[in-house]
Amino acid sequence: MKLHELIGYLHPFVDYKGENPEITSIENDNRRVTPGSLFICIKGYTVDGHDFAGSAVKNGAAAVLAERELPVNVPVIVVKDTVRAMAVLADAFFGQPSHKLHLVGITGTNGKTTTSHIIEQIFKDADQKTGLIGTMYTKIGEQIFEVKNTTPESLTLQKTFKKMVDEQVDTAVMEVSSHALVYGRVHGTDYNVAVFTNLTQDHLDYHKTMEEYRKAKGLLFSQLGNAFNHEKPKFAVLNSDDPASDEFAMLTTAHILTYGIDNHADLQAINIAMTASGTSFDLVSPFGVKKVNIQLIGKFSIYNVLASIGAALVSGVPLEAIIASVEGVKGVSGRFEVVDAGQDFSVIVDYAHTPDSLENVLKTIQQFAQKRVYCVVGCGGDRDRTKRPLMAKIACEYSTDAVFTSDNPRSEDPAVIIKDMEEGVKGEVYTSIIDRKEAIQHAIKNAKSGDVILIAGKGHETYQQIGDRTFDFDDRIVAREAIEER
Ligand SMILES: CC(=O)N[C@H]1[C@@H](OP(=O)(O)OP(=O)(O)OC[C@H]2O[C@@H](n3ccc(=O)[nH]c3=O)[C@H](O)[C@@H]2O)O[C@H](CO)[C@@H](O)[C@@H]1O[C@H](C)C(=O)N[C@@H](C)C(=O)N[C@H](CCC(=O)O)C(=O)O
Ligand SMILES: Nc1ncnc2c1ncn2[C@@H]1O[C@H](COP(=O)(O)OP(=O)(O)OP(=O)(O)O)[C@@H](O)[C@H]1O
Ligand SMILES: N[C@H](CCC[C@H](N)C(=O)O)C(=O)O
Ligand SMILES: [Mg+2]
Repeated sequence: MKLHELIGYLHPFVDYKGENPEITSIENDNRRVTPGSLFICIKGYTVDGHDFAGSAVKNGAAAVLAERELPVNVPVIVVKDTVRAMAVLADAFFGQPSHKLHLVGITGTNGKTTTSHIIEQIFKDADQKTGLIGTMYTKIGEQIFEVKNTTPESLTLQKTFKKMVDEQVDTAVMEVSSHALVYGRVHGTDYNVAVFTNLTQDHLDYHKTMEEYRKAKGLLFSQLGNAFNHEKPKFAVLNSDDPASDEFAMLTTAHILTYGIDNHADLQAINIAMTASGTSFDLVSPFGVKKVNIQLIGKFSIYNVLASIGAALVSGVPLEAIIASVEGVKGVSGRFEVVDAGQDFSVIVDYAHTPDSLENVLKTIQQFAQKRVYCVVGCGGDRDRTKRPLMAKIACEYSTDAVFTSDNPRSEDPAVIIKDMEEGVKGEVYTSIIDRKEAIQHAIKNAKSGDVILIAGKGHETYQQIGDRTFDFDDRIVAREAIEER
């Protein structure tokens, strides 16, 4: 695409009439620039991309998009906000790929990864080629690509959509983090369905208040657009048991489908029966009442399944087929994953890293635990500090043996993180062991027949970040080895 055509997509007041080279790619990292690239300078949290413009030009950049004039010998187009402009250009350069996919976006504090995988399974079973973007990876069909963020920045995102279109993906499902919504990473993305899981405390280091956090999540719904697109109708799938849903309903002109357990909803689970190996419920739906037997446990799992049923239903998948698919779902890696090495006690690895998710998981365990419940848990460094005492309190309240340890301490002192946790449990009995491996070994050494050990916080993660180093660490492997050593 020629530079003039590309710039034509920007704000009409951006006045550029200079050279008109062919733009072969758009990059915001000088190290990825190749001859003919347009280099976009982004002021980041760590460094300022404007400082890399010279190097980008050396690598062959044909033009630079920046927030100020720069001393380089290729055209520099100046805009007020390069992050915003990047979303517009990425969408245009890759041919508006999100419009060519059936796209489901999921936001909420907990359950996004789980729900996205259940939805992916439903569409796969409906013989569609699927794409998935989220915390664990990006997936196109069965191909897996590593990711850094749950929701990538606009350039990577649109490039990924384009790849999905090229590979004939029918439906793509993606997690939309609150950070992404605030940073405009999904600006211009044309969703067909926006799903809300729930809103509870997390990320207050970034959003400061729950109100700001709620507003961030609401952006997914307000950005569903105001036009009634009768050929490609838009849908919001909302949790009727979460008070934030009323506000999100107001923010969108899309058709709304609600799901819930406690409050009346279009899709409501009633007569719930839970065992240690699964859950059954009656699904009240616009198409009558249907019996559903899932292999997942916990009330939170029912919410994830209901949200998934909703997203698939408004996408045109028949209800009977949807139910057959969700009944086949075995679970998602690192979410309530059982480690079974033949031991006579249960070990569960789960990604609960927020107060609400920890409480849900421990309450679920309480429903079938007959003896002691160990809870090995830590809190991530460089993240919301205010959730630390709350998570510690929940660990003590809903388990018999709380073991506080490190999660990913990142740049923080692990001992200080544990101190922050301990602030929430003054006068209670707990054990603190900084080394996560030792903490897991401690629980496993002490467990007796019939006990349950929950290892929370890192789920599918295969690493531990301490300082600026990343070590191999997988709760499931560490637990298995400790069991075998017993
Ligand atoms: C705070 C934050 O969101 N940071 C994101 C941001 O990084 P940054 O601002 O530090 O970027 P930077 O390193 O300063 O670079 C600025 C610019 O210079 C460029 N650069 C940089 C170095 C260089 O040598 N050359 C160069 O050109 C970079 O490409 C970039 O364009 O831009 C990066 C690239 O898009 C992101 O990967 C990074 O996410 C970091 C890893 C992060 O931890 N983000 C968290 C807070 C986050 O976004 N989490 C959410 C939610 C998680 C959940 O609850 O599920 C998520 O969606 O992941
Ligand atoms: N609907 C839910 N409500 C509350 N807690 C949930 C729900 N679903 C899952 N959880 C708990 O939250 C943990 C994380 O789930 P999941 O990875 O699906 O969430 P996420 O929203 O993708 O998280 P992240 O923001 O870190 O990517 C699970 O391991 C489980 O403990
Ligand atoms: N997406 C979440 C994941 C947290 C996982 C936990 N293991 C941690 O490192 O804090 C975050 O970045 O806050
Ligand atoms: Mg996730």
